[in-house]
This record gives sequence, C-alpha cells and structure tokens, in this order.
Amino acid sequence: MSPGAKVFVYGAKPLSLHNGILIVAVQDDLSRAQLESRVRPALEQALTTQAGEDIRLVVTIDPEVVDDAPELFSPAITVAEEPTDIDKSSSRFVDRDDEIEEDDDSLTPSWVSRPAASKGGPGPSHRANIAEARLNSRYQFENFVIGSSNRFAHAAAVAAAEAPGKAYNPLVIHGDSGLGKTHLLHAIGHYVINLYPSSRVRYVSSEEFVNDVINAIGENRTPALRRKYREIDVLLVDDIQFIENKDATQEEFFHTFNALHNENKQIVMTSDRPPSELRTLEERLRNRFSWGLQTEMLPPDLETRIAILRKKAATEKLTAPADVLEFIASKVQTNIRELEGALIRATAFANLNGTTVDLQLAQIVLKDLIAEGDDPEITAGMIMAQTAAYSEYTIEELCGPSRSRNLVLARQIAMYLCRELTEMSLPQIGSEFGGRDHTTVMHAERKIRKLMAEKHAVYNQVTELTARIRQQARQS
Ligand SMILES: Nc1ncnc2c1ncn2[C@@H]1O[C@H](COP(=O)(O)OP(=O)(O)OP(=O)(O)O)[C@@H](O)[C@H]1O
Repeated sequence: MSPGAKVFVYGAKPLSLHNGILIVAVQDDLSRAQLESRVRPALEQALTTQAGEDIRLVVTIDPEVVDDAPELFSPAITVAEEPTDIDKSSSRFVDRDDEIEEDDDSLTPSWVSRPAASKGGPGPSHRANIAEARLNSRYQFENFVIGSSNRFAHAAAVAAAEAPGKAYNPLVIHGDSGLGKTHLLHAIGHYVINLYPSSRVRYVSSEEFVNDVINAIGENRTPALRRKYREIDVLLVDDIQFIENKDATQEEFFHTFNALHNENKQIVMTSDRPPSELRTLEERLRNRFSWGLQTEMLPPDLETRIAILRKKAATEKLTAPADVLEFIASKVQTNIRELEGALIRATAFANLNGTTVDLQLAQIVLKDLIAEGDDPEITAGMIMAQTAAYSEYTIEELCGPSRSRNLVLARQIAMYLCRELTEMSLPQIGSEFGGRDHTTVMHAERKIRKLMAEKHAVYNQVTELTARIRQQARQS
C-alpha cells in the first residue's frame, strides 16, 4: 500500500465486522472516495487473507470520526453474533367453545412485554424499554436468516444498531412487501436496547406517525408530539412511503428528522421503493434520506427460503419434513409472509387430523392457497365481500363496532386473510375495518392462526373462503 493510501486508512474507524462485511467510517466524502478507489482492493485482499474468509469493505461518512490514530484493525472491531349484541346463530362462524373478545387484555400484543407480566429473563427496566419502544419480540437478528438477497441490508442493520447515529444515518431499507424489512427494523431496536440498555428506542409505523401528527394538530398538541419524537435516541420508521402526499406530516417529519440527525440520533426507515422513487415526497426529505445508506432487500433464493421455513418451523414448533419445506419453498417465491402462511396452513391441517405433514398432504392443502404466478391482485374489498356473503353478516357489520362473538370471528378471519393474501400493512387493514388499531389486526392474525390448528370448523371456513376469494380474483 502506498504511503498516501495509508493516510486514508489512518483516518478511518472500523465500526463493525459482520458476515464478511467490514464497515468503516471516515470523516468526509473525499476520504471515502480515496479509500474506496485507492485502498479498497489491497485492503480487502489483506483482510481476506488474514481472516481466511471473503471480507468486503463498506465505507460510510461520520464527520465526528477523529482523524488522529491508526485505529483500523484495532480491537474496537466488534464481531456481532449471528446474530355483544345480536348473535346470528345461523352464521357459519359459530364458535361456541371459544370466548372471542376483540378488545380483551390479550389484545395487548404478546410482544409488548409488560414488566409485571414477564417472568425471568432480562430485568424490568429492559422489558419496560422494549415495551416503550413498541418492539415485537419475534423479530430479532437471531431468527433472521441471512442469504444473498438480504446480506447487505442485514449487515447495515447490525452496524446501525452497534453504533447508533454513527454508522449510517439515516439507514433506509427498501424492497417489496413481505421480504423482512419490518423484521430488521425491530431487530435493530432489540439489539440497541441490549447493547445500550438506557437508550430510548421507538418503533413507529408511518400510519401511526401520520395519525399522531393529524391528532396533535387537531388538538393543538404539537409541542407534546415534538417531545415524543425528539426525545429518543433511535427512531425506527416503518413504511415511510405512506407519508407521500401528506404535507403536514412531511413538514413535521422533516423537523423531527433534522432535530434527531443534528444530535447524532439514529434514524432507520423502511420503504417499498427507493426514496428517489417516492415521487411526491418533498425534495428536501428525499435529499436527507440520501445522506446515509440505502440498501435494498430482494426476494430470497430457494436455499434461503428453505432455511427461513426451517427456522420458522423450529421457533414455532411446527413439524414438517424436509421435502415439504422444499415443496413450499419452491412454490412460494416472492413473499416470505406467504411462505410462512403456507407452512402454518399445512401444519394446522395435519394437527387437526392427528396426523403428520407429508408431501401429498401439503400438496392438497396448499392447492388453493398458493397463487398461480399470474393471479390477479386480491383486495380487501374482495375479502370483505366474500366474508360477508359467506358469514351472512354485512360489510358494514364487519367494519362496525359490534362485538358479538360470531361476528368477531368473521371479522378476525377477514383480517387474517387480508394479512395473508394482500400486501397491506397492519395499520392499513385496521383502517379498512372501521379504523381499528393495528394491534387489533395483529391479535386477529394470531388468534386465527391458533384456532385453525385447534378447530376443524375454523380451518374449513378459512380454507373455503380462501378458495372463493381466489376464484373471484381470477374472474374479475
Ligand atoms: N430473512 C428472514 N429470516 C426469517 N424470517 C424472515 C426473513 N425475512 C422475512 N421474514 C419473516 O417474513 C415475515 C414478513 O416479513 P416483514 O413483515 O418484515 O416484511 P416487510 O418487508 O416489512 O413487509 P411489508 O412491507 O408488507 O410490511 C415476517 O414474519 C418475518 O419474520
């Protein structure tokens, strides 16, 4: 390496080495350009030789990096671990044995661990922090399967969590629906709280942010709103594309962004598109989003899909042989949520029938669930219309306030199907069903998933409805 090149190495600070990606911060654009063009090949080769595995260098800018010491290769490099009213008894949705309450205590999502409710494990302040941050405990780095489609996004997420406000700020993770963006966002939050227990982390969906802004403006509470979003260390914003066309929200978000960024607080956002394609987003926001790093998540390859199913089966204690996992992975190619849904249906069916899943059973069960590639899009409207026709409730009732037990079951099945068959987010589904909270949709999803494995009637209703919805979609 030339002496000139060494100057740039000395100005660099390693942030993390994870999965073959070494993330290094430099002070400015010039240093980054030099490091990337002049030093990268030699450095990558030297590191690869030393580490015995392929090491790729990623350079990020951090104006705070102290340009005084040859810190590269110092022990500061951290290696992350792999990381009731009218009851229509004529309804098909009769579920006498099961108490279904839409807003009972179980509505509080299980992942919002309340300090008093948890036993063992991390201390109360840690749990309180996770609840405060609104993090889903199922979404951690440990249960995120890494493949070529998400390797870089995962490494960037780990780096942002290890050095909040320093590695990439903001970090934007974009990609199609169901590819794991939300999972990574929550995983960042968990990891930050583990590493820095006193840090204030907050996960928010863009819809929630929009509602918060609208309510705050309507109720003259903007100062309180500002405090809420600015007194945090790591802000995780999901599905940022929803603030497109929302002027007041963009204005508020712009100021929140600036306030946090100025104080080196970490901002991580997800989007279904790269920010440059968020056409109606104000230029000044698009510009800021490009300050840090944008990383794309792609559909996983077959091997990764099989590994995801294996992990899912293990964590959810679902038993399915390898050929079934391979069959499902070969059929469901683009959306990981659909992939998981197929496994849940096959194992639920086997469970109900007191048998184990085999390939033949999986093929039969999944015939109607799996789209034929060129299937037309399924909408919430179709799901509601079919559910209404099948259940003998009206769409107004499905979206209305009544909580009669069978109506609640019908509503929950419709919500479950929206989650499984459409790309709508939890808040979007909640809003379609009469402006319900996203936690209600989350609860419905969990509830139906459980009931399908326990009750023939529910399994059959969901299966029959799915077939009808798919048929309507094909005809329209
Ligand atoms: N690499 C992965 N390893 C394990 N599970 C994964 C992986 N990627 C996605 N999943 C799982 O797939 C499901 C869908 O992922 P997630 O909700 O994060 O997608 P998304 O990209 O945020 O979608 P949307 O844009 O619709 O919100 C989740 O249950 C998540 O845990």
